[in-house]
Amino acid sequence: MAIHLGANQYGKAESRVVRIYRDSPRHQIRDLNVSSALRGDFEDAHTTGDQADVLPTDTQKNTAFAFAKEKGVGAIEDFALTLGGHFIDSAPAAEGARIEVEEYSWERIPVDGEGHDHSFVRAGSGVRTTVVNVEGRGDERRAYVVSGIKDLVVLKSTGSEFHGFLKDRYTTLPETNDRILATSLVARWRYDHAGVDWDKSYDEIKALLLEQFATIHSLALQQTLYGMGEAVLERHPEVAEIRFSAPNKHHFLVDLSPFGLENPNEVFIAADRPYGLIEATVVRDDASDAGSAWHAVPGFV
Ligand SMILES: O=c1[nH]c(=O)c2[nH]c(=O)[nH]c2[nH]1
Repeated sequence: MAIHLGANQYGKAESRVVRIYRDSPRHQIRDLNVSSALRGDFEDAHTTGDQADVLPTDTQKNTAFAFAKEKGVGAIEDFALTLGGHFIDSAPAAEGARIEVEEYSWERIPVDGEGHDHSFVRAGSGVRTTVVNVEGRGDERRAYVVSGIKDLVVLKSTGSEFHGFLKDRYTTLPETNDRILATSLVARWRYDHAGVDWDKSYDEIKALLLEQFATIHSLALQQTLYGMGEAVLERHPEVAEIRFSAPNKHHFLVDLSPFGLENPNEVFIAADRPYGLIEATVVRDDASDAGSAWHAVPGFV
């Protein structure tokens, strides 16, 4: 029986790197979740057990913490690009490095109208993400950056309709021209090139996604997502494509008639399961080649 090793990668997942900048009494905090994975010619590690080419996952983890001290944490995209390049240079058998970073943001706790110097409260509106793939050495080096946001929980209490859909003998869903629309959005956008002002781009895209969710009169979550993506591509030439994964967090009107009460869209039950799952990509016709940008990014069409 002929058997061979198929696709593989290895690394350290979810190192929780917390960096405090304490050069003055007014501290700053960066709170990251860093995952690294190397791919390349690691055949022997699997088939014979020879680990000569393997840069241990423990070393990969140590490097993330050491770089947080030595180089500091700038934009998560730059941190990931630096780590990825370093791993390829350190492990000759590596052909590609995939670095994923999530950032949890903290706000200063207000005390007497001022943000406190060293006490923070976790900010609740989404987790910033990046997935960076670095390949090749020297002049052959290429890097792909896919950044985004996840756990961005949004709801609109009107301005959402759903009707005109296909019906068959199993259809019971009533048509509606006024419903709650809610989701916990995951959006990931692929940058066309490096050298972007990552923080500015992230802040603007996040604000734009929220503004579009608020102002698009929704005929379906699909149409809302497409409109949000279109707005990002129109206003951000640095973005080649954007992908969404959005659970439709259903809110069902409660029947209060047994209690002699009317319920004109005022009391709902928030169902957690099942949920519709709407996924879509919005892409420029002339988008650059995606290369390995989406390598091992789960949960997207
Ligand atoms: O926005 C929606 N899109 C759907 O495809 C769908 N299907 C469904 O039952 N409700 C909804 N809502």
